[in-house]
Amino acid sequence: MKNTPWLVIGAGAIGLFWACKLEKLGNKVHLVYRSESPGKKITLESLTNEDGQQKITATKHKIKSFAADELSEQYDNVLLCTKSFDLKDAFLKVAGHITDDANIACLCNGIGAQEELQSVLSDNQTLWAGITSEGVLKIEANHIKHTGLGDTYFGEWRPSTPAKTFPIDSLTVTNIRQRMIEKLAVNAVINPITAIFNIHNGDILNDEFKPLVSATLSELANIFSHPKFSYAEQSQHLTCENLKNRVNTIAQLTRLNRSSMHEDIRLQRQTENSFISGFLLNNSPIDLPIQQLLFNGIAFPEQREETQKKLLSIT
Ligand SMILES: NC(=O)C1=CN([C@@H]2O[C@H](COP(=O)(O)OP(=O)(O)OC[C@H]3O[C@@H](n4cnc5c(N)ncnc54)[C@H](OP(=O)(O)O)[C@@H]3O)[C@@H](O)[C@H]2O)C=CC1
Ligand SMILES: CC(C)(CO)C(=O)C(=O)O
Repeated sequence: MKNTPWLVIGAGAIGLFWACKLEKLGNKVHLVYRSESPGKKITLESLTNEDGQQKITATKHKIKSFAADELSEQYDNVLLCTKSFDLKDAFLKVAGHITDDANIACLCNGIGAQEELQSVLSDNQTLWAGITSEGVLKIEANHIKHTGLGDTYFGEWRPSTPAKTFPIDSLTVTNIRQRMIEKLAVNAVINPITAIFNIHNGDILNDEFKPLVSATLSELANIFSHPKFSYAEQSQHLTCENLKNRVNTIAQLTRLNRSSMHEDIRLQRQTENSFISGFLLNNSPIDLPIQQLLFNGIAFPEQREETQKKLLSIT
């Protein structure tokens, strides 16, 4: 592989964070923005864990930013950091600048956009699906804050033999689909409930929401154990108890945060609903009345009040 710069696409919270991180790892990085240029220097307020104490340090990173039509080089390593609904189009805007054997990685929530992206790649390009539990907030066009320490993993979307290694070796996993379905399960509970009821993540643990959360988890456990579910091989371990532990832990750890879907609804932005609840509804071999209500509560704002009542009447 040639030593060309990494191309990071999307100057949102995660894109800026990864542009800085890749630069810190010693790589040359070019960043593609859509509406607002972050300029030449990005400030990263990072969170580190030293001797059990979390510390914040601000660093400045020189990164070259481009609009897609300003690119002139060819790239071997690409990291797409858009929301799932923008993924394929964002790639297509720069596709002419990506080499025929490039590593193309993406880091978006939900499932479905990865296959859309795979469908426009050439046979020798490798798609690396990624997930991250880092928390990052964009404060200004050129300023981000690391709000939660987490992990990031990449795995081949279509596993090859012998298995390939991601350009950053330590981030490679062989079971990315399992990790993605685990993350999707958490997002399918916390995101729509917090967005529909306008509450912080920790509030879903309150007594008022216990019957709803419990019914949502049990419906999810039914899909995940169903032999005809398209991810059955990767989801058998997600029993009701296992899901409850995962959701409770994340809700507790992020109790004062707003979920990304809650924030999208609050700011009247497009949500990733179709790639979270929508993915489950489209791929489930059984009816999912609760997930359908959650999907509708997000997709149809005019039904939200009615949906809230229905969801709270679940026993
Ligand atoms: N932030 C976080 O802490 C976490 C985020 N995630 C996931 O990571 C993904 C990215 O999240 P986040 O960074 O917060 O989202 P943002 O909305 O902050 O950033 C997405 C960026 O992608 C840009 N974009 C969209 N289309 C294009 C395009 N064609 N060319 C160039 N840029 C484009 C958008 O540009 P524009 O400014 O024009 O809209 C926007 O700046 C999401 O799927 C999210 O769910 C996962 C875990 C944590
Ligand atoms: C884990 C969680 C729920 C944290 O807010 C998240 O991934 C999101 O908001 O999309």
